[in-house]
Amino acid sequence: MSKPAYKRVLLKLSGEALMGDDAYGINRATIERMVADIAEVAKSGVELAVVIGGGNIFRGVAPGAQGMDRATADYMGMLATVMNALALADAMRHVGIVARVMSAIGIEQVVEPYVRPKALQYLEEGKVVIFAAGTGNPFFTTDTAAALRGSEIGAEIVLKATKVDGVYTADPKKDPSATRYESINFDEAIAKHLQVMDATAFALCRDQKLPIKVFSIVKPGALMRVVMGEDEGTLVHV
Ligand SMILES: Nc1ncnc2c1ncn2[C@@H]1O[C@H](COP(=O)(O)OP(=O)(O)O)[C@@H](O)[C@H]1O
Ligand SMILES: O=c1ccn([C@@H]2O[C@H](COP(=O)(O)OP(=O)(O)O)[C@@H](O)[C@H]2O)c(=O)[nH]1
Repeated sequence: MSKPAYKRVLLKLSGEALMGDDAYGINRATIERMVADIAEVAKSGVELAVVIGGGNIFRGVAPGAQGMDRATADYMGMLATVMNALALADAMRHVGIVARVMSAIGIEQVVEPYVRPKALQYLEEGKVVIFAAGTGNPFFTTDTAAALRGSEIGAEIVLKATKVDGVYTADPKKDPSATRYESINFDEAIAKHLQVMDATAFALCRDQKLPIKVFSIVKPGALMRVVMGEDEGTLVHV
């Protein structure tokens, strides 16, 4: 059997993807399917850290947050990612994966705080580390948290699992004539305002020379193909 292309990766899981076809919240079948994909990767020996989003529960820029102080709404968004992280860790436990949740904001009775050396230790022990609460700061996104934690743990690549199967010339949900890039460099992605990730996340990855692979979370087997270095999704590179 061929070997994985990476030793350590940072997987960004969209919060919204956890909804499946539901209107909000966590869809059981969806989370189980995602965890089955993750289990395959974990068993291949790749060290895996996960940043989970929160858009399925709360988004700081959502209509429900209208009129709210932005920072307050963002803290609610970060707390939503903690709920998703707990659900994800629990679903992992069911299939025999040992996972540890680490939070960027202090809520010690619920999850342990993020401490970088501890996270590195868990990864070396073969545990999956789930980073919750984004960067711990309002006005940021979990994509930026993925870029930040990916850089901190020395991941070779950020794998962004999302609703679309790559980076397109325009938002494919709005423009059906948009075409997918096989690869694109950071400067071009930023200059063209491609919204698949926010500019802060792109810029941090660019400066750290940390490539990003954007691929579909709903396509069966896509995560494993990405990890094996096969042709899948879009590579964003320096
Ligand atoms: N140029 C683009 N290429 C691909 N997707 C894009 C592009 N511009 C906007 N998008 C949209 O970005 C979305 C992914 O970003 P985001 O909503 O932050 O997802 P996530 O919940 O995975 O973090 C896609 O569902 C897609 O509709
Ligand atoms: O470092 C962070 C990460 C997240 N958030 C808040 O948490 C919400 C959920 O995160 P995100 O939208 O990135 O999740 P996803 O798109 O993956 O579902 C965001 O809208 C923000 O309100 C934040 O304030 N700081």
